[in-house]
Amino acid sequence: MTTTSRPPTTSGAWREGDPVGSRRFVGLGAVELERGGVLPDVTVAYETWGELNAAGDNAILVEHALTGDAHVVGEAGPGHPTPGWWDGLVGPGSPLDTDRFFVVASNVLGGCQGTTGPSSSAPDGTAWGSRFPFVTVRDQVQVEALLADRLGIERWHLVLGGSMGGMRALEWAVGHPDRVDRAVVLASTAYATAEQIAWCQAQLLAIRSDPHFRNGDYYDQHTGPDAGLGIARRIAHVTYRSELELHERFGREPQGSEEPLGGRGRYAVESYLDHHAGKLAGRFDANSYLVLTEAMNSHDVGRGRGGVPEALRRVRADVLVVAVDSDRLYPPRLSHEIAEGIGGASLHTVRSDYGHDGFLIELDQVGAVVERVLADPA
Ligand SMILES: CC(=O)SCCNC(=O)CCNC(=O)[C@H](O)C(C)(C)COP(=O)(O)OP(=O)(O)OC[C@H]1O[C@@H](n2cnc3c(N)ncnc32)[C@H](O)[C@@H]1OP(=O)(O)O
Ligand SMILES: N[C@@H](CCO)C(=O)O
Repeated sequence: MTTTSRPPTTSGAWREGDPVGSRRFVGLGAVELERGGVLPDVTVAYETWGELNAAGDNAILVEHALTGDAHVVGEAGPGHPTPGWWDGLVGPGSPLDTDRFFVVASNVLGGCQGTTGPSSSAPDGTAWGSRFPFVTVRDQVQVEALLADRLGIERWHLVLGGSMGGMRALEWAVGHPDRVDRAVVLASTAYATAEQIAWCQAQLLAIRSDPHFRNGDYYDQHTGPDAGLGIARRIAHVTYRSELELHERFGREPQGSEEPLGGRGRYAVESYLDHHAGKLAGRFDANSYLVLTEAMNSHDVGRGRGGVPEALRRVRADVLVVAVDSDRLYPPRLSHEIAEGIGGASLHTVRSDYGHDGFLIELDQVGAVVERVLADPA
């Protein structure tokens, strides 16, 4: 059985603005795409915390990374709250203080957690699958701008995100300079590099080579391309961590009583990657993984704008660029390039042994820089 989630994006099971769990949904109508074509009936799933003030000037947009979603923090209250991916960062008295700010997070266009993506229903009532169009980071930001319009937010007090979320935060600052007062771009880049595209190629091929992929039209099948998605996650996950962390954590240890030396058993690090592969296949749609990966590959703030330096000169927001010192996927030089290209931008380096995932793990350091940015008048 495929584990692909089928969000209620066009099923009619939701009413605009009404919460479904912690999510709300908004229908944005047809959206024209940068590379051509129109996506009819785009739905966006989002969550909010805090209240928009009367002046409408306290809104903060949190941008998730590749496999994240709108669920930035778990629900408060009794029961078994579903954890969020940046728990501790949003709430009363937290760095993104909901006593002061209206915090918004939405699932990205092409995703699989409620916003229109390849697993959503096309107008003919069947899943888009292979027919889902190519979308870019700019398309994703355009959809977020439409969401902001619908929420009555003219300008963001702050837009922040890491990795793919940092791409969108930067694209907001470049593409909508009059709508962003501050931006924090973590562990990200102004353009996808050759090496990032190269790592992504292996991941795209892993999914497309899975016999259960069926050119992307697998939703009515018993089994989806979970194996291919798992291989993609294994490749990606190694790039998200550091060599030192993997060495110190796993070394050459076998997994439990398994015998990796000729007995077909696994090393502990292999078991760890198997675990992350299975976990992602259980919560993420392979087609969304492809669409979002290709969107990340499309990322280049300079495209059609006279190049990256020219594009960065458009930014009017106060920008803090945050590098993770051990990040080998988005190495600090890429953060330096952004900071140098934006007049007056600041640069901060997070100290972490974890590599790229440091922007998700080093919450104290990330929280401190966010507090610093919010303390500064724009
Ligand atoms: C609520 C949610 O699901 S969040 C959903 C949204 N997800 C996202 O936004 C993606 C962002 N998150 C991530 O990418 C990752 O979860 C991260 C970066 C936060 C994980 O970082 P860390 O906290 O360092 O987790 P780490 O990489 O150490 O993995 C821990 C897991 O590996 C497992 N593990 C550790 N060693 C081994 C081993 N030898 N064999 C098998 N499994 C192992 C642990 O049991 C643990 O399992 P669990 O997560 O199911 O409890
Ligand atoms: N671990 C993160 C890394 C991507 O930047 C994710 O899965 O979204």
